[in-house]
Amino acid sequence: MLKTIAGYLGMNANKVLQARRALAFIKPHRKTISVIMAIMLLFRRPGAAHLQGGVRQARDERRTEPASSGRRLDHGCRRRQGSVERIFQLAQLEGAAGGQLQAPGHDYGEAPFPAPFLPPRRNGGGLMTRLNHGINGFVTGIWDLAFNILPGLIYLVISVVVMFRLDWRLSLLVVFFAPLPAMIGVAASHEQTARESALLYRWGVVFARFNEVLSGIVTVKSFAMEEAERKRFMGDVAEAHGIVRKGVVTDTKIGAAQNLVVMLAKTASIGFAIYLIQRGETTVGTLMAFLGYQGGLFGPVNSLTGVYQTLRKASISFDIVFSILDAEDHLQDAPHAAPVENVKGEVVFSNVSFGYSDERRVLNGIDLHVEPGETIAIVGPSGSGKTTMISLLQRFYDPTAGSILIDGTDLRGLQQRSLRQQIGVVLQDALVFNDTIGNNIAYGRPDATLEEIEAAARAANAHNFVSHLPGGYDFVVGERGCRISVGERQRISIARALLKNPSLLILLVQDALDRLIKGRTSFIIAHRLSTVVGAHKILVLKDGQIIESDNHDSLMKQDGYYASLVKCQSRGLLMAC
Ligand SMILES: Nc1ncnc2c1ncn2[C@@H]1O[C@H](COP(=O)(O)OP(=O)(O)OP(=O)(O)O)[C@@H](O)[C@H]1O
Repeated sequence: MLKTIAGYLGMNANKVLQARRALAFIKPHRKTISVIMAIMLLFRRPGAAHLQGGVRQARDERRTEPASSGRRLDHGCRRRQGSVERIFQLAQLEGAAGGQLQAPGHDYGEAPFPAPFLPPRRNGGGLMTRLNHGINGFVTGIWDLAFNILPGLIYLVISVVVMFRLDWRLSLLVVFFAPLPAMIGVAASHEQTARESALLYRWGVVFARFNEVLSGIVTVKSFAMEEAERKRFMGDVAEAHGIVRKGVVTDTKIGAAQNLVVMLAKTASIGFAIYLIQRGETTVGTLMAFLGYQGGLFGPVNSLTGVYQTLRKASISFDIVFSILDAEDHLQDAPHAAPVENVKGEVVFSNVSFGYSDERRVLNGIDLHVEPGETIAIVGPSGSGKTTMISLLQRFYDPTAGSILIDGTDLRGLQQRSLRQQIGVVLQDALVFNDTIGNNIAYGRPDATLEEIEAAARAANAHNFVSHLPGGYDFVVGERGCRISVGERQRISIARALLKNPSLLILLVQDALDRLIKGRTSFIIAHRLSTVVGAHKILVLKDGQIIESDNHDSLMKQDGYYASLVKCQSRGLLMAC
């Protein structure tokens, strides 16, 4: 049935599939929706009863009252129905359908986020704009589908029946005009859909840049680029507004054409009615009543046309929402993936190769054996593949060739979520949320007690500064931790990693805390020599290959690339050489 309807609406197989997936979101709420639809129909019943009363009144009293009172009642019903719709829309449907899309526990929501320290493929601001718009359009589409089509059809039928009961000849004339506004609306919907798409793309671009500028405001200010960015933003917004303005003009023309048809229908029916009155075949009262109910025909026709247009726009939202959900879904757990428990910490890279695209390999034949509790430092020039190795270890990507094993099990046979629960990550640019220090430390373990949080903070040398802050662990750090220093942010992220008590540790920091790495298999990408010297093994990566691998003393004795790095900068940063 869906296919047949879709065929009439000019939708292809992909759109049908999307519609099916969209309907799956409202399926769990079908009972609530049915109840609300019944309530809405109930609210409108007085209007329908009034229609019949109006017919009698017109015939018996031959007065002009019903038209205006019909409009009054209809307005009252609309108001009541509007409030029911609104309450439901706000309280239920947005929360349900939108919430389902956003809920982390939902199938689609479980998709992994992109690797945190790899450049994301899409800018967050643009993505959020598209997603937000997509979900709104999605909910509006589902809303229209559920609540406007059926009532629209019912009131269309009622209006036609009432009009034919008033005068079948006048009705035939009006019915001739009735499809015209709908045809105009359908013809216009193609341009409206294209416009919606263009507008969405534009806003995506605007907010992607806006997001970048806001998060990099220090760089913008230090290069005195505020004015240039402001101009750029205003230019982009003006471009988007240009599309909106053009759209308003087009929509106004379309509305005017539809109104013209309604006016023509009215004029034609008045002319024809005057002719019939002169011949004594109808009355003035019938004509007045008829004109009132004529609106009851064109109203539903217009609203059904509106539904069609909304659905076409919603199909763009479906495109956006599903493309985002599907894009995030690329690394699924294998059907029989095992949970990761009691990790000892043995890590093996076996002939691992990887490339972000087919054209270029970033890692080539990496072999590595790490015993539980060992500390591995990875050094090498910028772009040599250090971060990529770490991303593969967290299974943000799968190797193109070879395999990575933890305690003898291939990562592809493990549940991703439980794998990441065993891995603690401390980044150079630590991410803290606009929340209390306590909540930030407990991020990976929301069930942690205050005592545990404090113990972790003490171990990370954070307790001292936290206790001097107003409110201590209840101090809110501001957006991206703007109310505390970079070093303090890093201490919080170290405390967070300690509280999680992971079996594997990944550190991308200047200094690795001995307390943190002790007894854990640790991977360090550090730019400071002092951090690297104590490692059990130092991997030297160059052009995606391990060219040297040993401890500091042995590598120095070999007098190879690592030794040249150290000599080049015995006191400074390794990567500067
Ligand atoms: N998401 C990505 N998509 C495409 N290419 C990428 C992506 N991330 C990294 N690369 C490329 O892969 C190569 C290795 O990058 P990687 O980040 O692993 O290097 P790195 O050794 O950690 O560098 P650095 O020390 O500068 O952080 C680089 O040439 C980089 O341009």
